[in-house]
Amino acid sequence: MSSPSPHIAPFDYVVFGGTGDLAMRKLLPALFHRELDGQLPTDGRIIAVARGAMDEESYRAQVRDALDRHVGAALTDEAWATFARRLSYAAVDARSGEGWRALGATLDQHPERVRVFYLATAPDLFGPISQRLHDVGAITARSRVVLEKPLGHDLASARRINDEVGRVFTESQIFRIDHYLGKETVQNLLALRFANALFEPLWSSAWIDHVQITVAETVGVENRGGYYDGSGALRDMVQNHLLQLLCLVAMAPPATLDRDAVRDEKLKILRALAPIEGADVDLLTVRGQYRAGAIDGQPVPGYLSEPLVGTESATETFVALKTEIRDWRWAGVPFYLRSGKRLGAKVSEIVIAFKPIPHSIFPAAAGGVVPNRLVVRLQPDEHIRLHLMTKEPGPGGMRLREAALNLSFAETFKSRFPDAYERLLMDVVRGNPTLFMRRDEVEAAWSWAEPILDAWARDPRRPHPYTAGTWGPSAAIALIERDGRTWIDDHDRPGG
Ligand SMILES: NC(=O)C1=CN([C@@H]2O[C@H](COP(=O)(O)OP(=O)(O)OC[C@H]3O[C@@H](n4cnc5c(N)ncnc54)[C@H](OP(=O)(O)O)[C@@H]3O)[C@@H](O)[C@H]2O)C=CC1
Ligand SMILES: O=C1O[C@H](COP(=O)(O)O)[C@@H](O)[C@H](O)[C@H]1O
Repeated sequence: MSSPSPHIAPFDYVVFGGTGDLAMRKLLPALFHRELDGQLPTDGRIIAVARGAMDEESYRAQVRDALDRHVGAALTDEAWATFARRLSYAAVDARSGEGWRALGATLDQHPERVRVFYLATAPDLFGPISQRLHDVGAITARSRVVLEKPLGHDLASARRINDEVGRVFTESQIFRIDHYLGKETVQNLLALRFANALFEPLWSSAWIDHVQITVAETVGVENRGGYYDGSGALRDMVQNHLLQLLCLVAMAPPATLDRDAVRDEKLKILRALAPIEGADVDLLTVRGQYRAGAIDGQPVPGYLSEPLVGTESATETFVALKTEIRDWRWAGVPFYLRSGKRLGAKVSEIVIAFKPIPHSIFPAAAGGVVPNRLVVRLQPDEHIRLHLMTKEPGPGGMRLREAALNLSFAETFKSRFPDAYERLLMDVVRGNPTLFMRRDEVEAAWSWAEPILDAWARDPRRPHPYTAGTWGPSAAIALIERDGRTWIDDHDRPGG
């Protein structure tokens, strides 16, 4: 085990949906890694909650199996023995009264501890679970509740859930998670922008031509077709993760790293986003749906053949759009966003494309001067690259070539990159909501996304088809090429 990280108070972590995919794939492995790092206090229990009847030993066996798959070699018998002692299981039905008294009694054993209620269930259970927790007297001053995304399906349902949860928890107790904010490289955006003097003077329409944000996945909808088919890429990825990335790129420098200083600045950006509505939806957005194709040389089925997906479904698995921020800093700078499943590579990248030089002193024979760009690779092969023009070495005149200053995180830091959930789960115990979304942010994001969703719902045309393993429909290329620009796929370049 490595050296302990900052102190974490004794806690009871109650995971509703503790047998589900998210708990097994992400939450329990994240807690286990914190165990390995010696960060969890001896007095820390993890209480999984779901409806199924199950004894503690069977639950532990399920978790062990999940850790085998998702943690790998780090799962030693010694570490597992320590972790397993923390685990218990409670059969509770969020909708009926079943199991609540027993859960309340378990929590009453340690009223002084920080209590985290992590709601890894469908969002329509957030209100009922909160109310039941209140009714059994489980909510103490040191309690917090974590709400998984999606927070609702639209603005009205998000407001309803926020109201329901807000009836029994104060806003400072509510942690709306967006796991992208816990990614190391996303937090690094804050360091890049606000711990370096270099970029801020250039960070505006005076020097930046446009911004691209790409979050591409090779996976399909896997076993989540039931959820995804009612959701689609705009709700699943853009309304939350991509807009949060856009906010971190575009926000003004907050005065401090304080919870509200950062969130206030993000909110200003969300509220300044140019609405996309009416005829603009057709002009500024593209939705796609994958057809059968190949990923890494292996054939994969089309979206309509995925389990739990309607055979006629018009749900989009790909979105590309162009938006703008209406403020002094960004007026006239397009932000191009795209995200999709079954694309050519798993890559999340932000490209800041700078303007061309105003005047070239170099002869045509030197070769063209390509505008600079700053590429922040969020995953995989995390890095920050600043692409610059340089002189090609050697005699025989001036020949210009593009080359990159490359800050590779793996090479620079040589340490394991913790998963986003590791940081966020500990921030909840610490009571630090800076990297979580405030109610007004979530609602502002829905207000912006809703007119697009409404227009698509009214549109009888189907999403553009694209072959799995490609980069989305050709209409997405046209969207940016109409402006005389092109998607910059840094990962396609040598060393990219
Ligand atoms: N999986 C993922 O990668 C991600 C998931 N999310 C979100 O997290 C949430 C959970 O997702 P996921 O784990 O995939 O879903 P699953 O369907 O795999 O798990 C749902 C969990 O909730 C429990 N549950 C369902 N109904 C009740 C009830 N009435 N009372 C108590 N427990 C109940 C289930 O157990 P049982 O049936 O035994 O009650 C199960 O443990 C969803 O909102 C999802 O959108 C967000 C980001 C990523
Ligand atoms: O929230 C979600 O994110 C994942 C992608 O997350 P990543 O950390 O692997 O980039 C996405 O697959 C899923 O559909 C969505 O709900």
